[in-house]
Amino acid sequence: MTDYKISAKDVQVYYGDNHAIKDVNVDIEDKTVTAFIGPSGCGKSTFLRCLNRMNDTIDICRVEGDILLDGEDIYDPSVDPVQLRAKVGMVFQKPNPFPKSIYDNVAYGPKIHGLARNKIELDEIVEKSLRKAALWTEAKDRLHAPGTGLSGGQQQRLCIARAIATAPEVLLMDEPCSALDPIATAQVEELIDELRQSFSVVIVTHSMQQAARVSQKTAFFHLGNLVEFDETDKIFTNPEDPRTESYISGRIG
Ligand SMILES: Nc1ncnc2c1ncn2[C@@H]1O[C@H](COP(=O)(O)OP(=O)(O)OP(=O)(O)O)[C@@H](O)[C@H]1O
Repeated sequence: MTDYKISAKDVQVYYGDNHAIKDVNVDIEDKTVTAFIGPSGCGKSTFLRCLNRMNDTIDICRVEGDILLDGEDIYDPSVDPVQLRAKVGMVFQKPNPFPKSIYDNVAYGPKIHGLARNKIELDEIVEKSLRKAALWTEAKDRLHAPGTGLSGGQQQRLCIARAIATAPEVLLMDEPCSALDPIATAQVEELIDELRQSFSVVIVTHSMQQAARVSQKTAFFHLGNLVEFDETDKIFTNPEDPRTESYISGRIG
């Protein structure tokens, strides 16, 4: 067993000839929020997608190196990517609820993964997930209304409820607040802080203020390289690398 939830070792990612991620090594801690920051195109989302094999769905994408979840290689042929994505959930930039009811959006994962033995258990999972996602009060009287009828911020919290309904060990978030207004953003940020009591969260963000507010660890990427990875406070107040310093002070990016 390792002490880390996820360990990435010598990871390379190619899109055809484009070497998008170069030799990245990083250890992600349990019950911690880790932020990935860096200029547009530096590979943050590409690397995030390696952590639950979402890049498998992109034909020209090739991933090399090792990514271990609790010491087990997630790219081992014996690993079922669908099972993996229940353990390593993902929330995307644009809220993307299924065209189903609020209830069914959240119940879908637990149903296909057999996490509830009966309707009562399923109801409990749905309620617990909506409560954890801070959506229960707003949704409890309209559980059978379409998820797409919610506001943008509510839809994003529904997507978070859907992701946590399968009891993940890690939650990946790819710019989860970029389509949200400041109030909805503050709600999601508060939620992220609560979620880390239960599991580790990895968030890609363009907002350095957001990274500083929500994360304990920050990784700075530049041109496909992981330039610096450290305590968030250290990255923002006393970075080691001049490229990090330039980015956080607004000189590159
Ligand atoms: N689906 C794809 N097919 C081909 N190339 C891709 C794909 N996704 C990303 N890339 C390339 O990989 C590199 C890294 O892109 P990526 O989206 O990971 O960066 P990013 O740091 O997340 O950028 P942004 O902040 O703009 O979202 C870029 O050169 C990009 O063009």
